[in-house]
Amino acid sequence: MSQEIELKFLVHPDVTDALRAALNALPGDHTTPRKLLNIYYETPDMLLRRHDMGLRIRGVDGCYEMTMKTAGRTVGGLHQRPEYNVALTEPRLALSRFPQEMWPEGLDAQTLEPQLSPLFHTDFEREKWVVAYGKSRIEIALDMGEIRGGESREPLSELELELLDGRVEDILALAREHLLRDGLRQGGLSKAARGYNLARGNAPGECKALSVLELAPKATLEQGLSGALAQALAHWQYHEELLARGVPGAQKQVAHAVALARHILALFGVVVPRKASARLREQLSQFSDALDAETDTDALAWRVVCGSAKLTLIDWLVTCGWQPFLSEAARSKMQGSFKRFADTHLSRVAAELKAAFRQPLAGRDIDQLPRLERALHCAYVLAGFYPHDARQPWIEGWQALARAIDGNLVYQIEPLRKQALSVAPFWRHSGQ
Ligand SMILES: O=P(O)(O)OP(=O)(O)OP(=O)(O)O
Repeated sequence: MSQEIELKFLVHPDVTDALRAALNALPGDHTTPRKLLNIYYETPDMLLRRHDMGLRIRGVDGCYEMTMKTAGRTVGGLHQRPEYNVALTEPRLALSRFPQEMWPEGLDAQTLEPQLSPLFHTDFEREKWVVAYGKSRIEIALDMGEIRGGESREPLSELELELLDGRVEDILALAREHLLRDGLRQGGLSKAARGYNLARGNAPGECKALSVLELAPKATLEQGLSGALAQALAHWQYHEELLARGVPGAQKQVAHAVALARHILALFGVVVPRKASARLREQLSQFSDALDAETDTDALAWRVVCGSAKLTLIDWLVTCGWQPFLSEAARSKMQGSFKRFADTHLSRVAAELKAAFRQPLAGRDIDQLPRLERALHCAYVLAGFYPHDARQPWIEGWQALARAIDGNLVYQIEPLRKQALSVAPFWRHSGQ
């Protein structure tokens, strides 16, 4: 078993040549393009997909390899997955050759193999560079070709940076310093995931609302910070794919994700010094301004201002960029209970809301929206320790008011304001 750590970008056709020139300028070994033919297999009831596994046979220059990628983790466009590779003499499945430990409960080679048939193909030319960067060796692949599933096909044009050995931060730095440009955007989906979508008819996903962060009861403050930022990033990445496909409402959700990330940094600012996140906050705010100003929103996902802010956030998250800035006292707070922090801060959020919405809103209701959205974002991060039914009336009350203000539903604002204020706190607080 090996662990694949890979950063993926989608490449706009307009920038392929410039990108290739940038890659050729890096010191390292270059391999001319080779044709890779890949067949992905699945059962009629999508058993592998349901286990978050992907099975393929790859043919290159008359040699064959069978690969299973198993469930992993994706942070933004950074994928980390265990994978199992077996060399084959012919393009025929031989699942029994995978190690026994690979199979999750309920799946085994003997019963699975007869149920499998090809579902989609990825055929592409791969041009490769291997570079030494920082303390790492990184393989960069430029893949140009297509994905075919059923009657459908779509072009494939990707840049992948894979860590051969070394540190994740070197991949991120290499991408940021030498490759990132207008026309590259991070890819949140593996080729297999795109193939499955294509085989299912390729309808774009639907926009989703931000949800409450759920963490283990014993989570530390640091786990709270990481979990919250990972959630913001996942929301951003998911809706960026939709934005690039022109799905209405996606831009608003990307804006929510970026605002959430900024609000998380402010919320944890009582422990993490501001200078630790100065660069990240600056980039998030530049992207947020670009989101507000841009009319061609589909193109925005391809702009460097987007990629750069997201890469900085991924970097900060995966390298725990706050740690070098923590005092001893802050370090020990970070290992303290997130639940206690959540209770204290829910009380603060509620007090702010009470102060801001104590009086009927006169005229410029919209001015209160950013404050209300910030409070809601904090509640999404902090409320997950309480059962859904306990927290929802409070959250939904303020959500309804936010919607009314946003939609300028003037006759609904006053009753909703009163309603939101009237809901009792659901968290443990000093007044209870
Ligand atoms: O060559 P790999 O293993 O990186 O696989 P791929 O065909 O590029 O697909 P993925 O999107 O899973 O990296």
